[in-house]
Amino acid sequence: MSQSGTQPAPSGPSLLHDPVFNRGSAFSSEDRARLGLEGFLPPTADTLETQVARIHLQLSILDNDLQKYLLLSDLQARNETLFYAVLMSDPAVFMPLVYTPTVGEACQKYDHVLRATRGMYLPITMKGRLKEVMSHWPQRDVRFIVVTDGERILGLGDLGVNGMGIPVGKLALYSVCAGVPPEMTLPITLDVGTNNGTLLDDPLYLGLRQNRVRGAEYDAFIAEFVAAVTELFPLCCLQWEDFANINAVPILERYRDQICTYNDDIQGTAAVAVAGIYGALKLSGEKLTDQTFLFLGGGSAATGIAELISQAMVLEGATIEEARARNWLFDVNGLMVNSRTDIAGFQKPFAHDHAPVSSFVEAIEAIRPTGIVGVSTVPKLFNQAVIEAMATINARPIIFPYSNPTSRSECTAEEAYRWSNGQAIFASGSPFPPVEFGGKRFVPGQGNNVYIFPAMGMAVLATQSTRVTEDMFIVAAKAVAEQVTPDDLALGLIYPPQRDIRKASLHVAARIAELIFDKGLARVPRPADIEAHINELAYIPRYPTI
Ligand SMILES: NC(=O)C1=CN([C@@H]2O[C@H](COP(=O)(O)OP(=O)(O)OC[C@H]3O[C@@H](n4cnc5c(N)ncnc54)[C@H](OP(=O)(O)O)[C@@H]3O)[C@@H](O)[C@H]2O)C=CC1
Ligand SMILES: CC(=O)C(=O)O
Ligand SMILES: [Mg+2]
Repeated sequence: MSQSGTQPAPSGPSLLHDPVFNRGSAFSSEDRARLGLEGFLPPTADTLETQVARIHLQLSILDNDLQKYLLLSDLQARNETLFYAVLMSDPAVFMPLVYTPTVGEACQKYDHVLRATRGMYLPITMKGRLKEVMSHWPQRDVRFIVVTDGERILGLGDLGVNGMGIPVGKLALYSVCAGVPPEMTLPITLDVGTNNGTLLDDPLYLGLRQNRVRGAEYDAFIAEFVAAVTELFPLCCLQWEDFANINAVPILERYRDQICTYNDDIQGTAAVAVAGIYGALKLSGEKLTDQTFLFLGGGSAATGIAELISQAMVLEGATIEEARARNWLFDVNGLMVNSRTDIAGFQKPFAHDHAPVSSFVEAIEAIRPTGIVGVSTVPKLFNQAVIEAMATINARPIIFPYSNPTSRSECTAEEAYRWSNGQAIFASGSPFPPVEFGGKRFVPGQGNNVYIFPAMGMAVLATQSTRVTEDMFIVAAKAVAEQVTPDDLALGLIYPPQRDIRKASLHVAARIAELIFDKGLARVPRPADIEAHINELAYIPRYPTI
């Protein structure tokens, strides 16, 4: 068990195997004498800073990112304080290792590279016993659960229980980016089987060896899980992550008005996209209500973004019908037009009257969007013809290939800048390095819900909010965008720089918290200074007193 925050600290050498209390070489000589550790450690006592420098060195001699991921994962299992100190020493360097893109490769190989386990695995074979099993978790005050059933892990598809890397990585970023105390977080994977034949045939696969359970039995399992969470952890916010849209959409609809919950792929992604659009409009000088968006993909992320853009347009004077009419979806079967018979209920608001169009470039020529958003899971579909078409129609085309990980990105930053002759306003789901083009340096932004979910978490923690509402995501989007400086914009950067993500997230958290208090959703009194209150709550990696 790797998270033991409510347990009394062990003593003697077993302390060195408790990730919460372990300080490794940083135990002072006095503490070593007091705690029965003399003789178990090399004689010189380190500082946390020296330990961080040692991990930097260890990482620098590894030549591939999966190895670095594993080193950091082992560190998290051994010494949590040092793990967070390392990640927070340079978030821009470490986020791509514990999160997208590397976490994608780690999930694909999770059963092969497994070391210490983390979080809870709840197979459907435990149906009827979920509360009892979850009550074994040692922490009583769990405030955030990120839960997946592994069916749509990034753009990599059904990875079964191997998807656990996602809840683990997202929750680490709650702490790194917005200071949510790690002991309040719990990653969970629900195992309802997998339809991934390669995994089912792999002797090393660790999940249930059966196809996915669907329908009433699945829904009952989810209902039992939600009931267990609310009974065991009454202040917990439940974040649904990387479910396939057939489950993600109805689960959110079922629970959003009942408990404190949200779906990051639908709502968090929507907020980061709207933030990016606000940033882009600062560059182009245009109005939101004059924009038209064409999405490649018509799933959870596309419909979530399209709806929040529509809500944001309504705030600027459009009717909801006018706003939705400016958001178009294009999926495997072409442009979503009303005459199609395969359109799901959640896609209907964005299916419009138009003749069928089967090529994306032709759809661009017909719709004349000001921005395209790639949430298709398919790499390279923003090809040269697509980018050139956008650059012909728009002086500053918005190009957002949002699919993760990098191997699924609809285009690279370099391609977008080159094919648009430097006109593109670009952001991608996974990070790309700066690009030199036409004598200019462009710094691509990362349009990723990591700018939203940690901040949402801190806002909920600071207020004990009863709900997560749609307007909280609009406020979050504005709070991200308002931090983009003229210097950032001059580089083409439409999100706050990642090196400053903690500062940015705490600001976003304060803005969301204000709204929570204004709307009467908080369960704690309103502090005089919300930003200061949030800063006081924010976790800082320091060795706990023993
Ligand atoms: N940047 C960020 O912060 C985030 C990025 N994402 C990324 O977005 C992607 C999609 O996620 P999500 O919406 O939840 O997944 P979904 O599975 O719900 O949606 C994918 C959509 O893409 C469509 N699609 C598949 N192949 C093609 C194709 N060749 N051409 C056009 N459309 C296609 C699918 O159609 P059909 O269903 O008919 O197959 C479906 O509508 C993932 O890669 C994910 O990593 C998601 C959340 C956050
Ligand atoms: C970022 C994210 O949530 C996804 O790609 O699914
Ligand atoms: Mg996700």
